[in-house]
Amino acid sequence: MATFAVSSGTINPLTRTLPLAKNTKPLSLFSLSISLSLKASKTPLRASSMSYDKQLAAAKKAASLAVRLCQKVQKALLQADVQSKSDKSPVTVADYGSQAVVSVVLQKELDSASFSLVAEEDSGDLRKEEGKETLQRIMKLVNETLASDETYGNAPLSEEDVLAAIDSGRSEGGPSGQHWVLDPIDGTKGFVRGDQYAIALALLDEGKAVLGVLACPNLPLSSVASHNPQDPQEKVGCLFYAQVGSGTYMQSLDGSTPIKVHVTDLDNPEDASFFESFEAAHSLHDLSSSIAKKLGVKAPPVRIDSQAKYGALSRGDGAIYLRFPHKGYREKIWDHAAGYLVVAEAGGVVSDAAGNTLDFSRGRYLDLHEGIIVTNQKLMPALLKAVKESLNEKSSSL
Ligand SMILES: Nc1ncnc2c1ncn2[C@@H]1O[C@H](COP(=O)(O)O)[C@@H](OP(=O)(O)O)[C@H]1O
Ligand SMILES: [Mg+2]
Repeated sequence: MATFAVSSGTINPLTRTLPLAKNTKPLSLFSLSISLSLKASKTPLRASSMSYDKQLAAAKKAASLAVRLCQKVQKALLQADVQSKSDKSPVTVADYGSQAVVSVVLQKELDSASFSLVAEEDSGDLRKEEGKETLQRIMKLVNETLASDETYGNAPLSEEDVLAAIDSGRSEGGPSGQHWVLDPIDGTKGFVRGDQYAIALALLDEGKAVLGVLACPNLPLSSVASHNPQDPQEKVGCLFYAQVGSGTYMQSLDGSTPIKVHVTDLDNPEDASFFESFEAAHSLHDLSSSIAKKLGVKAPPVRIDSQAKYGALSRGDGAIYLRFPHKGYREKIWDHAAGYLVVAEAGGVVSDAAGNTLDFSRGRYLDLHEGIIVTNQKLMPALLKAVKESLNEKSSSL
Protein backbone atom coordinates (compact mmCIF):
# COMPACT_ATOMS: atom_id res chain seq x y z
CA MET A 1 0.00 0.00 0.00
CA ALA A 2 1.36 3.41 -0.89
CA THR A 3 1.21 6.11 1.75
CA PHE A 4 -0.78 9.19 0.88
CA ALA A 5 0.93 12.45 1.82
CA VAL A 6 -0.62 14.42 4.65
CA SER A 7 0.74 17.91 4.96
CA SER A 8 1.10 17.87 8.73
CA GLY A 9 1.04 15.12 11.29
CA THR A 10 -2.06 16.47 12.99
CA ILE A 11 -5.19 18.03 11.62
CA ASN A 12 -6.30 21.01 13.68
CA PRO A 13 -10.08 20.77 14.08
CA LEU A 14 -10.21 24.54 13.65
CA THR A 15 -9.13 24.12 10.04
CA ARG A 16 -12.66 22.82 9.57
CA THR A 17 -13.98 25.38 7.15
CA LEU A 18 -16.49 25.55 4.37
CA PRO A 19 -14.09 26.28 1.55
CA LEU A 20 -15.36 28.70 -1.05
CA ALA A 21 -14.18 29.67 -4.47
CA LYS A 22 -11.23 31.99 -4.22
CA ASN A 23 -11.99 35.72 -4.60
CA THR A 24 -15.60 35.28 -3.63
CA LYS A 25 -17.72 37.26 -1.25
CA PRO A 26 -18.04 35.94 2.30
CA LEU A 27 -20.72 33.31 2.77
CA SER A 28 -22.83 35.58 4.94
CA LEU A 29 -23.48 37.78 1.88
CA PHE A 30 -24.74 34.85 -0.15
CA SER A 31 -28.35 34.85 -1.06
CA LEU A 32 -28.70 31.35 0.28
CA SER A 33 -32.22 30.59 1.30
CA ILE A 34 -33.14 29.14 4.68
CA SER A 35 -36.50 27.52 4.49
CA LEU A 36 -36.95 25.23 7.44
CA SER A 37 -40.38 26.73 7.93
CA LEU A 38 -41.43 26.56 4.29
CA LYS A 39 -43.98 24.07 3.13
CA ALA A 40 -42.50 21.39 0.87
CA SER A 41 -44.13 20.43 -2.40
CA LYS A 42 -43.69 16.75 -1.77
CA THR A 43 -43.97 14.02 -4.34
CA PRO A 44 -44.09 10.62 -2.67
CA LEU A 45 -41.60 8.36 -4.45
CA ARG A 46 -44.09 5.53 -4.41
CA ALA A 47 -47.00 4.38 -2.37
CA SER A 48 -45.42 2.40 0.42
CA SER A 49 -47.27 0.65 3.15
CA MET A 50 -44.02 -0.82 4.49
CA SER A 51 -42.51 0.66 7.60
CA TYR A 52 -38.75 0.61 7.92
CA ASP A 53 -38.68 1.98 11.48
CA LYS A 54 -36.54 -0.83 12.85
CA GLN A 55 -34.03 -0.54 10.01
CA LEU A 56 -33.97 3.25 10.45
CA ALA A 57 -33.18 2.98 14.16
CA ALA A 58 -30.37 0.51 13.38
CA ALA A 59 -29.01 2.72 10.60
CA LYS A 60 -28.96 5.81 12.83
CA LYS A 61 -27.18 3.89 15.57
CA ALA A 62 -24.64 2.46 13.10
CA ALA A 63 -23.90 5.84 11.52
CA SER A 64 -23.61 7.58 14.90
CA LEU A 65 -21.10 5.02 16.17
CA ALA A 66 -19.13 5.29 12.92
CA VAL A 67 -18.99 9.06 13.49
CA ARG A 68 -17.33 8.48 16.87
CA LEU A 69 -14.60 6.45 15.20
CA CYS A 70 -14.11 8.99 12.39
CA GLN A 71 -13.93 11.95 14.76
CA LYS A 72 -11.30 10.22 16.86
CA VAL A 73 -9.16 9.63 13.76
CA GLN A 74 -9.73 13.09 12.23
CA LYS A 75 -8.64 14.84 15.45
CA ALA A 76 -5.18 13.25 15.29
CA LEU A 77 -4.67 12.02 11.77
CA LEU A 78 -1.28 10.42 11.28
CA GLN A 79 0.51 10.13 7.95
CA ALA A 80 0.41 6.34 8.34
CA ASP A 81 -3.40 6.47 8.68
CA VAL A 82 -3.81 7.52 5.04
CA GLN A 83 -3.05 5.23 2.13
CA SER A 84 -3.61 5.31 -1.59
CA LYS A 85 -5.91 2.81 -3.35
CA SER A 86 -5.20 1.28 -6.76
CA ASP A 87 -7.26 4.07 -8.41
CA LYS A 88 -4.98 6.57 -6.57
CA SER A 89 -7.82 7.82 -4.36
CA PRO A 90 -7.05 8.08 -0.63
CA VAL A 91 -8.35 5.63 1.96
CA THR A 92 -7.82 5.96 5.70
CA VAL A 93 -8.06 3.71 8.73
CA ALA A 94 -11.34 5.52 9.42
CA ASP A 95 -12.86 4.48 6.06
CA TYR A 96 -12.17 0.81 6.90
CA GLY A 97 -13.10 1.20 10.56
CA SER A 98 -16.37 2.98 9.77
CA GLN A 99 -17.33 0.25 7.29
CA ALA A 100 -16.61 -2.47 9.85
CA VAL A 101 -18.58 -0.70 12.60
CA VAL A 102 -21.63 -0.10 10.39
CA SER A 103 -21.61 -3.69 9.16
CA VAL A 104 -21.33 -5.14 12.69
CA VAL A 105 -24.03 -2.88 14.14
CA LEU A 106 -26.53 -3.54 11.33
CA GLN A 107 -26.00 -7.29 11.59
CA LYS A 108 -26.37 -7.27 15.37
CA GLU A 109 -29.49 -5.09 15.31
CA LEU A 110 -31.25 -6.79 12.38
CA ASP A 111 -31.78 -10.19 10.83
CA SER A 112 -28.27 -11.06 9.69
CA ALA A 113 -29.36 -14.15 7.70
CA SER A 114 -30.57 -11.98 4.81
CA PHE A 115 -27.97 -9.24 5.26
CA SER A 116 -26.63 -7.69 2.04
CA LEU A 117 -24.29 -4.69 2.01
CA VAL A 118 -23.00 -2.78 -1.02
CA ALA A 119 -20.10 -0.73 0.33
CA GLU A 120 -17.06 1.11 -0.95
CA GLU A 121 -14.13 -0.60 0.79
CA ASP A 122 -12.74 -4.14 0.72
CA SER A 123 -10.04 -5.83 2.75
CA GLY A 124 -7.66 -6.67 -0.14
CA ASP A 125 -4.83 -4.31 0.88
CA LEU A 126 -5.26 -5.09 4.59
CA ARG A 127 -4.66 -8.81 3.99
CA LYS A 128 -1.21 -8.08 2.47
CA GLU A 129 1.94 -8.26 4.61
CA GLU A 130 2.37 -4.46 4.47
CA GLY A 131 -1.23 -3.96 5.65
CA LYS A 132 -0.72 -5.75 8.98
CA GLU A 133 0.00 -2.70 11.14
CA THR A 134 -2.87 -0.78 9.59
CA LEU A 135 -5.20 -3.69 10.29
CA GLN A 136 -4.17 -3.74 13.93
CA ARG A 137 -4.85 -0.03 14.25
CA ILE A 138 -8.29 -0.50 12.63
CA MET A 139 -9.13 -3.43 14.92
CA LYS A 140 -8.24 -1.32 17.97
CA LEU A 141 -10.35 1.60 16.74
CA VAL A 142 -13.33 -0.66 15.94
CA ASN A 143 -13.19 -2.39 19.33
CA GLU A 144 -12.84 0.91 21.23
CA THR A 145 -15.79 2.33 19.31
CA LEU A 146 -18.04 -0.69 19.90
CA ALA A 147 -17.03 -0.80 23.56
CA SER A 148 -18.15 2.82 23.93
CA ASP A 149 -21.72 1.53 23.45
CA GLU A 150 -22.77 -0.67 26.34
CA THR A 151 -24.67 -3.06 24.03
CA TYR A 152 -21.51 -4.21 22.29
CA GLY A 153 -18.93 -3.95 25.06
CA ASN A 154 -18.29 -7.58 25.91
CA ALA A 155 -16.71 -9.45 23.01
CA PRO A 156 -13.83 -7.74 21.18
CA LEU A 157 -13.53 -8.55 17.48
CA SER A 158 -10.48 -10.39 16.15
CA GLU A 159 -8.54 -9.26 13.07
CA GLU A 160 -10.41 -11.88 11.05
CA ASP A 161 -13.78 -10.59 12.35
CA VAL A 162 -12.86 -7.06 11.26
CA LEU A 163 -11.75 -8.25 7.81
CA ALA A 164 -14.99 -10.23 7.44
CA ALA A 165 -17.08 -7.24 8.53
CA ILE A 166 -15.37 -5.06 5.91
CA ASP A 167 -15.83 -7.72 3.22
CA SER A 168 -19.52 -8.11 3.97
CA GLY A 169 -19.75 -4.98 1.81
CA ARG A 170 -19.00 -6.87 -1.42
CA SER A 171 -22.63 -7.40 -2.39
CA GLU A 172 -23.55 -6.51 -5.97
CA GLY A 173 -26.97 -5.14 -4.95
CA GLY A 174 -29.53 -5.31 -7.74
CA PRO A 175 -33.26 -5.05 -8.42
CA SER A 176 -34.64 -7.59 -5.98
CA GLY A 177 -34.60 -7.97 -2.21
CA GLN A 178 -33.15 -5.55 0.33
CA HIS A 179 -29.60 -4.18 0.16
CA TRP A 180 -27.83 -1.73 2.43
CA VAL A 181 -25.67 0.80 0.57
CA LEU A 182 -22.77 2.40 2.45
CA ASP A 183 -20.12 4.99 1.87
CA PRO A 184 -18.22 4.66 5.19
CA ILE A 185 -16.53 8.01 4.57
CA ASP A 186 -17.85 10.02 1.68
CA GLY A 187 -15.46 12.84 0.90
CA THR A 188 -12.27 11.16 2.13
CA LYS A 189 -10.25 14.04 0.67
CA GLY A 190 -12.31 16.49 2.76
CA PHE A 191 -11.84 14.25 5.81
CA VAL A 192 -8.04 14.29 5.34
CA ARG A 193 -8.09 18.08 4.88
CA GLY A 194 -10.12 18.50 8.09
CA ASP A 195 -13.17 19.69 6.15
CA GLN A 196 -16.57 18.19 5.31
CA TYR A 197 -17.29 14.48 5.02
CA ALA A 198 -20.27 12.20 5.56
CA ILE A 199 -21.15 8.68 6.57
CA ALA A 200 -23.82 7.79 4.02
CA LEU A 201 -26.10 4.79 4.52
CA ALA A 202 -29.17 3.86 2.48
CA LEU A 203 -31.48 0.87 2.21
CA LEU A 204 -32.73 -0.34 -1.15
CA ASP A 205 -35.89 -2.44 -1.34
CA GLU A 206 -36.71 -3.97 -4.73
CA GLY A 207 -34.26 -1.55 -6.34
CA LYS A 208 -35.72 1.63 -4.78
CA ALA A 209 -34.14 3.75 -2.05
CA VAL A 210 -36.43 3.49 0.99
CA LEU A 211 -34.15 4.78 3.78
CA GLY A 212 -31.38 7.36 3.72
CA VAL A 213 -29.15 8.39 6.62
CA LEU A 214 -26.45 11.04 6.27
CA ALA A 215 -24.19 11.80 9.20
CA CYS A 216 -22.22 15.01 8.59
CA PRO A 217 -19.93 15.55 11.60
CA ASN A 218 -18.52 18.93 10.49
CA LEU A 219 -21.64 20.49 8.96
CA PRO A 220 -22.94 23.49 10.95
CA LEU A 221 -26.33 22.95 12.56
CA SER A 222 -27.41 26.35 11.29
CA SER A 223 -27.38 27.21 7.61
CA VAL A 224 -24.03 27.33 5.84
CA ALA A 225 -25.15 30.86 4.88
CA SER A 226 -24.52 32.06 8.43
CA HIS A 227 -21.54 29.78 9.03
CA ASN A 228 -18.56 31.47 10.67
CA PRO A 229 -15.45 29.28 10.49
CA GLN A 230 -13.66 31.58 12.96
CA ASP A 231 -16.22 30.87 15.68
CA PRO A 232 -15.03 27.87 17.75
CA GLN A 233 -18.37 27.92 19.64
CA GLU A 234 -20.37 27.27 16.50
CA LYS A 235 -22.29 24.01 16.77
CA VAL A 236 -21.57 21.42 14.11
CA GLY A 237 -22.62 17.81 13.52
CA CYS A 238 -25.84 16.99 11.66
CA LEU A 239 -27.75 13.75 11.20
CA PHE A 240 -30.22 13.77 8.29
CA TYR A 241 -32.58 10.86 7.78
CA ALA A 242 -35.44 10.01 5.48
CA GLN A 243 -37.86 7.12 5.15
CA VAL A 244 -39.80 6.80 1.91
CA GLY A 245 -43.16 8.54 2.19
CA SER A 246 -42.36 10.09 5.59
CA GLY A 247 -40.26 13.18 4.85
CA THR A 248 -36.75 14.18 5.86
CA TYR A 249 -35.62 15.05 9.38
CA MET A 250 -32.47 16.58 10.82
CA GLN A 251 -31.12 16.39 14.34
CA SER A 252 -27.79 17.16 15.89
CA LEU A 253 -25.38 14.26 16.16
CA ASP A 254 -25.44 14.69 19.93
CA GLY A 255 -29.15 13.92 19.90
CA SER A 256 -31.37 17.03 19.70
CA THR A 257 -35.08 16.71 18.88
CA PRO A 258 -35.44 16.04 15.15
CA ILE A 259 -36.94 18.75 12.96
CA LYS A 260 -38.61 18.17 9.61
CA VAL A 261 -36.71 19.88 6.79
CA HIS A 262 -37.71 21.04 3.32
CA VAL A 263 -35.88 22.21 0.26
CA THR A 264 -36.20 25.89 -0.60
CA ASP A 265 -39.32 26.96 -2.50
CA LEU A 266 -37.39 29.59 -4.43
CA ASP A 267 -38.63 30.05 -8.00
CA ASN A 268 -36.27 32.72 -9.31
CA PRO A 269 -32.95 31.17 -10.37
CA GLU A 270 -31.26 34.57 -10.04
CA ASP A 271 -31.67 34.27 -6.28
CA ALA A 272 -30.42 30.70 -6.17
CA SER A 273 -27.03 29.61 -4.97
CA PHE A 274 -25.45 26.36 -5.98
CA PHE A 275 -23.31 23.63 -4.48
CA GLU A 276 -20.60 21.68 -6.24
CA SER A 277 -17.63 19.48 -5.28
CA PHE A 278 -14.69 21.15 -3.60
CA GLU A 279 -12.44 18.95 -5.74
CA ALA A 280 -12.20 20.13 -9.37
CA ALA A 281 -11.16 16.58 -10.28
CA HIS A 282 -14.62 15.34 -9.23
CA SER A 283 -16.81 17.75 -11.17
CA LEU A 284 -16.40 20.16 -14.09
CA HIS A 285 -16.44 23.56 -12.43
CA ASP A 286 -16.37 25.37 -15.81
CA LEU A 287 -19.52 23.61 -16.92
CA SER A 288 -21.34 24.46 -13.66
CA SER A 289 -20.25 28.05 -14.06
CA SER A 290 -21.68 28.18 -17.60
CA ILE A 291 -24.99 26.68 -16.39
CA ALA A 292 -25.18 29.12 -13.48
CA LYS A 293 -24.52 32.02 -15.85
CA LYS A 294 -27.34 30.94 -18.15
CA LEU A 295 -29.69 30.78 -15.17
CA GLY A 296 -28.63 34.24 -14.03
CA VAL A 297 -27.34 32.93 -10.70
CA LYS A 298 -25.50 35.78 -8.99
CA ALA A 299 -23.92 34.04 -6.02
CA PRO A 300 -20.57 32.27 -6.40
CA PRO A 301 -20.50 28.48 -6.03
CA VAL A 302 -20.49 26.91 -2.57
CA ARG A 303 -17.85 24.18 -2.77
CA ILE A 304 -17.98 21.50 -0.11
CA ASP A 305 -17.02 17.84 -0.01
CA SER A 306 -19.30 14.83 0.20
CA GLN A 307 -23.04 14.23 0.39
CA ALA A 308 -23.16 16.99 3.02
CA LYS A 309 -24.23 18.94 -0.10
CA TYR A 310 -27.44 16.88 -0.32
CA GLY A 311 -28.05 17.40 3.41
CA ALA A 312 -27.51 21.17 3.22
CA LEU A 313 -29.77 21.39 0.16
CA SER A 314 -32.52 19.35 1.87
CA ARG A 315 -32.85 22.06 4.54
CA GLY A 316 -32.77 24.91 2.02
CA ASP A 317 -29.22 26.18 2.56
CA GLY A 318 -28.80 26.37 -1.21
CA ALA A 319 -31.09 25.70 -4.15
CA ILE A 320 -29.04 23.73 -6.68
CA TYR A 321 -26.35 21.02 -6.64
CA LEU A 322 -24.48 20.34 -9.90
CA ARG A 323 -22.19 17.34 -10.44
CA PHE A 324 -20.53 16.69 -13.80
CA PRO A 325 -17.71 14.14 -13.54
CA HIS A 326 -14.88 14.17 -16.06
CA LYS A 327 -15.26 11.87 -19.07
CA GLY A 328 -15.00 8.16 -18.30
CA TYR A 329 -15.80 8.35 -14.57
CA ARG A 330 -18.62 6.06 -13.41
CA GLU A 331 -20.61 7.16 -10.37
CA LYS A 332 -21.18 4.57 -7.63
CA ILE A 333 -24.52 4.06 -5.88
CA TRP A 334 -23.05 4.69 -2.40
CA ASP A 335 -22.12 8.24 -3.43
CA HIS A 336 -25.78 9.16 -4.03
CA ALA A 337 -28.37 6.72 -2.62
CA ALA A 338 -28.68 8.25 0.87
CA GLY A 339 -28.40 11.83 -0.38
CA TYR A 340 -30.97 11.16 -3.09
CA LEU A 341 -33.64 10.08 -0.60
CA VAL A 342 -32.81 12.84 1.89
CA VAL A 343 -33.42 15.43 -0.86
CA ALA A 344 -36.38 13.68 -2.52
CA GLU A 345 -38.24 13.29 0.78
CA ALA A 346 -37.56 16.96 1.54
CA GLY A 347 -39.45 17.82 -1.67
CA GLY A 348 -36.48 18.10 -4.02
CA VAL A 349 -35.72 16.53 -7.38
CA VAL A 350 -32.57 14.55 -8.21
CA SER A 351 -31.95 13.51 -11.81
CA ASP A 352 -29.28 12.99 -14.41
CA ALA A 353 -28.56 15.76 -16.91
CA ALA A 354 -31.34 14.51 -19.20
CA GLY A 355 -33.94 14.58 -16.42
CA ASN A 356 -33.99 10.81 -15.78
CA THR A 357 -34.44 9.75 -12.17
CA LEU A 358 -31.51 7.85 -10.63
CA ASP A 359 -31.77 4.07 -10.87
CA PHE A 360 -30.13 2.27 -7.94
CA SER A 361 -31.22 -1.20 -9.10
CA ARG A 362 -28.42 -1.88 -11.57
CA GLY A 363 -25.66 -3.01 -9.25
CA ARG A 364 -22.79 -1.04 -7.76
CA TYR A 365 -22.72 1.63 -10.49
CA LEU A 366 -25.19 4.26 -11.69
CA ASP A 367 -25.92 4.62 -15.40
CA LEU A 368 -26.17 8.34 -15.97
CA HIS A 369 -26.54 10.75 -18.81
CA GLU A 370 -23.58 13.14 -18.27
CA GLY A 371 -24.03 14.11 -14.62
CA ILE A 372 -26.33 14.69 -11.66
CA ILE A 373 -28.48 17.75 -11.02
CA VAL A 374 -30.45 18.49 -7.88
CA THR A 375 -32.90 21.28 -7.14
CA ASN A 376 -36.54 21.95 -6.21
CA GLN A 377 -39.51 21.28 -8.52
CA LYS A 378 -40.00 24.92 -9.46
CA LEU A 379 -36.43 25.47 -10.65
CA MET A 380 -35.97 22.10 -12.39
CA PRO A 381 -37.41 23.04 -15.83
CA ALA A 382 -35.13 26.11 -16.14
CA LEU A 383 -32.18 24.12 -14.81
CA LEU A 384 -32.69 21.29 -17.32
CA LYS A 385 -32.86 23.82 -20.16
CA ALA A 386 -29.64 25.55 -19.06
CA VAL A 387 -27.89 22.19 -18.63
CA LYS A 388 -28.93 21.04 -22.11
CA GLU A 389 -27.72 24.29 -23.73
CA SER A 390 -24.40 24.24 -21.88
CA LEU A 391 -23.77 20.59 -22.76
CA ASN A 392 -24.55 21.32 -26.43
CA GLU A 393 -22.13 24.25 -26.43
CA LYS A 394 -19.47 22.09 -24.77
CA SER A 395 -19.80 19.29 -27.30
CA SER A 396 -19.81 21.66 -30.29
CA SER A 397 -16.64 23.34 -29.03
CA LEU A 398 -14.75 20.02 -28.94
N1 LIG B 1 -12.74 11.57 -10.79
C1 LIG B 1 -13.87 11.59 -10.08
N2 LIG B 1 -14.99 12.12 -10.58
C2 LIG B 1 -16.13 12.17 -9.86
N3 LIG B 1 -16.24 11.69 -8.61
C3 LIG B 1 -15.15 11.14 -8.07
C4 LIG B 1 -13.92 11.06 -8.75
N4 LIG B 1 -13.01 10.47 -7.95
C5 LIG B 1 -13.66 10.19 -6.80
N5 LIG B 1 -14.95 10.58 -6.88
C6 LIG B 1 -16.02 10.41 -5.92
O1 LIG B 1 -16.32 11.64 -5.32
C7 LIG B 1 -16.66 11.37 -3.97
C8 LIG B 1 -16.56 12.62 -3.15
O2 LIG B 1 -17.55 13.47 -3.60
P1 LIG B 1 -17.40 15.04 -3.55
O3 LIG B 1 -16.57 15.46 -4.71
O4 LIG B 1 -18.82 15.49 -3.66
O5 LIG B 1 -16.77 15.37 -2.25
C9 LIG B 1 -15.66 10.32 -3.60
O6 LIG B 1 -16.16 9.60 -2.52
P2 LIG B 1 -15.12 8.98 -1.45
O7 LIG B 1 -14.49 10.10 -0.74
O8 LIG B 1 -16.00 8.13 -0.63
O9 LIG B 1 -14.14 8.17 -2.25
C10 LIG B 1 -15.61 9.45 -4.84
O10 LIG B 1 -16.54 8.42 -4.82
MG1 LIG C 1 -15.78 6.71 0.73
